[in-house]
Order: sequence, then C-alpha cells, then structure tokens
Amino acid sequence: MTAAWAAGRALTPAPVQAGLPAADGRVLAEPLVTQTDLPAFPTSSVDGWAVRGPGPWRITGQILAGSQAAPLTADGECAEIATGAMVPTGTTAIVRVEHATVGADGRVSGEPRERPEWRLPGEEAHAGEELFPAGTPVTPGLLGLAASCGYESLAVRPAPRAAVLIFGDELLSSGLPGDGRVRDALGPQLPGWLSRLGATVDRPVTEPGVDTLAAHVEAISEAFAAGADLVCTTGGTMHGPVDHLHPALAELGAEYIIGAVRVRPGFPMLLARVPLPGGGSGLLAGLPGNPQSAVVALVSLVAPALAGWAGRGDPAHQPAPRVRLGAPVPGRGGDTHLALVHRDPADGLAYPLPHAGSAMLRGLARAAGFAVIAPETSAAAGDEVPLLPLPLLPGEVG
Ligand SMILES: Nc1nc2c(c(=O)[nH]1)N[C@H]1C(S)=C(S)[C@@H](COP(=O)(O)OP(=O)(O)OC[C@H]3O[C@@H](n4cnc5c(N)ncnc54)[C@H](O)[C@@H]3O)O[C@H]1N2
Ligand code: MOO
Repeated sequence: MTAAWAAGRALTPAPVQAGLPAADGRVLAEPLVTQTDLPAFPTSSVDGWAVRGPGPWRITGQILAGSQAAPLTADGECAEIATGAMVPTGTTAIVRVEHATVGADGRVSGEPRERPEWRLPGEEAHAGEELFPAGTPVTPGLLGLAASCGYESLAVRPAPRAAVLIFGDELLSSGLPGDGRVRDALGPQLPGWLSRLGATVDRPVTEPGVDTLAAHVEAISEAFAAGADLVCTTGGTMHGPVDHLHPALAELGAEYIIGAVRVRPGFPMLLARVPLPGGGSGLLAGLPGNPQSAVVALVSLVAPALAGWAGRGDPAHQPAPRVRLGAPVPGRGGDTHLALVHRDPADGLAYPLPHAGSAMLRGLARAAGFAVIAPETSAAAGDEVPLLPLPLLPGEVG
C-alpha cells in the first residue's frame, strides 16, 4: 500500500556504518564501489607449475597463496604454485599438477591446457567500478563481495525498531482459556513476523495492557520514548466500550495516514504518525484484535511501511506473485477479500483453507498467504489471482 510505504519512507533515518555481518538484511545507503581490482593480482586457479617458455623446466621456487611471487626470469624456469597464489611475472603457462611429471633430473615436464589457468587483475571488476547502486538489499552474498573488494563496514539504512503492545482485559499470557478469558495469540507471533519483515524487536512483549485510555497513552508514549520507530498495538481499533486506541491517538496528537481499509478481514486496521515530545515522529500501526485480522494488517500496512522506512522499494510497484486457484473463492461485496490459501505441491494450485475465520489461526498457521479477490468479483477454480504472501522463510511456506 503506497501510502504506508511513503509514510515509512518519509521517516527513513540517516545512514549508519555497520560492520559486515551486522549489515545483513539492511539496504545500501551508498553505492558499493570496489576499492580494488578483482582479483587484485594475477591469481592461479589451480595447483601446479608456473612455467616460462618451453619445457622441461627447472624448479626455482615455490609460491603459496598469500605470499609475494618472485619473477621467473628466464625461459626454462618454473615454480610450484598453489591455487590462489600470485602468478609470478614472466609466467607463460601454468601446468596442472596432475598433468606434470618431475623427472629424475628434477625437471618438470607436462602440457598446459589451452585456456590460461589463472585469473587476470580486473577480470571480475575494476577498481572504482560501481557494483551495486544505493538502495540494494544487503544479502549474505553481497557481504562476501563487499569483503572481497576491501570493505570492513557498509553505509546502510538502520533496521527499524518495532515494539509490540498487546491490549485486552480478557487476555491471558499462560494457562488454559475459559471463563471468558482467552490466551493472547498475538504477543507470541508478532515479533517473529516483524523480524521476518526486517524490523528489530528488542523489547520483550510485556503482559497484555489493560483496557483503559490512560494505559494506552502511557504504554504508547513509553514505547516511543524507549526508541521504537514503529509501535504495533493490538485490539481496540473499533469503537466498543473498551476500545481506546482512537481516543489515545487523539490525545497523543496523532495524524492518521490510513484510518481503515476496505478489505475483509482486517478492515479496522490503521496507520498513524505520532509526534514525539523531542521532535520528529514515529509510526503506529493499530492491528485489529481478531488474530487473523491483525496479520492481515501486518502484511497490508506494516510490511510496506517497514520497507519504506528501511529504504527498500515500494512493494506495490513490484510484480505481485500470482497463484492459480484449485477451488472457487467467493468475493466480499464491495471490499477486497483476502482469502487464506495454501499451495498443494501435487498440482501446484492454491486452495482456500478451512478454519479461516478472522478469530481463528488454524488456517493461517499453514497458509502461504492471502489470495486477493478484488471488490465486486469472485474467483472460480482455474482463475489466476494475486497472492499477498506471508513473510515466511523458504521451507516454512505452507
Ligand atoms: N459493532 C461491530 N463490532 C465489530 C465489528 C463491526 O464491524 N461492528 N467488527 C469486528 C471486527 S471485523 C473486528 S476485526 C474487531 C476489531 O476489534 P478491535 O480491534 O477493537 O479488537 P477487540 O475488540 O479488542 O478484540 C476483538 C476480538 O479479538 C480478540 N483478541 C484481541 N486481542 C487478542 C489477542 N492478543 N489474542 C487473541 N485474541 C485477541 C478479542 O478477545 C475479541 O474476541 O471488531 C469486531 N467487532
Ligand atoms: O475485519 Mo475483522 O478484522 O473481519 O475480523
């Protein structure tokens, strides 16, 4: 959702310098420019003999990886060379160890392959060359490349810090539900979803907050004061007798970015900008109390807001994955229907899941994501529709 992405983008903080392992998952704030030729010196790609001129060759030395290579000064000379070692100047060929023999006179004979067995400086990249632009997501592969071309740290957009505030007098954080009380099903799952979306959740989710206006205002203020960039609250998004989120936002002087979304389930979700006492502002995502609706809000509002904040592209401008349905999915009138689906590996089709009510999690816990059924439409078996995926890791996808 572009408005959520833009709200996150507007709060994108100044870049930080992060050590290479710590930069994983972030986004480059500056282009990755190689500080050296890659490779930086002529490098043997095999174990063998660096030779000069026609053979047989007299052994003049040994060059191991990591050492400086003495030149081969005359035809008929060779040096034993290891994979990764610097090729001495004067080398005309490298003969692989398995293609060479050492004669009784101590001389080396053998046939080099036609293709040179070493890599030339700059073959992969030249010093000063831009390898990736600012805005590129940092992956483990990119970290390895950055190290190869001379970096110890990278200028990246810092990870957004998210806090989770659970509200509801009816919620228990341990034991069995009953007598009007239910277990909090959001406190245990939201940190995992948020970290899969690239946020840092560095404060433990505390006991559910009580359903009073004062408790809402205090908990939200406190979470921002403790350094959260994004506060996710759960419950109280409607206008029932103990729904205090809207009044709390009014008291905090918040400005709505998105007040509700014409989507089922999850319509009371909201995103607001909250002014901070020290200046600047933070984002607050109000996730509806029904647990599946809260996850809908997470993928619809929180995911794009975090992408914007972290310096990543607008997910709305990236091609949505599409799935072919194996069974019909009804529409929800004038609202978009987000229908939980899983993919059957047998036929590759997406099937709507049972137990998909907004208060249920049994369907969600094995879903790949939500099939998007546009307003005033319904989908038939065989139709291809967009998929709003859950932020699952490879192998977790249902
Ligand atoms: N008069 C109307 N009432 C409701 C409507 C409506 O249109 N008119 N919409 C329903 C929909 S849809 C949703 S979604 C909920 C949103 O309610 P709130 O965000 O205000 O959430 P609560 O009222 O606090 O809770 C709703 C429901 O979810 C359970 N819940 C809350 N938090 C948790 C949690 N952490 N873990 C597990 N379950 C949780 C709570 O016990 C309630 O059953 O409003 C409907 N009402
Ligand atoms: O919109 Mo509610 O979120 O349908 O359960």
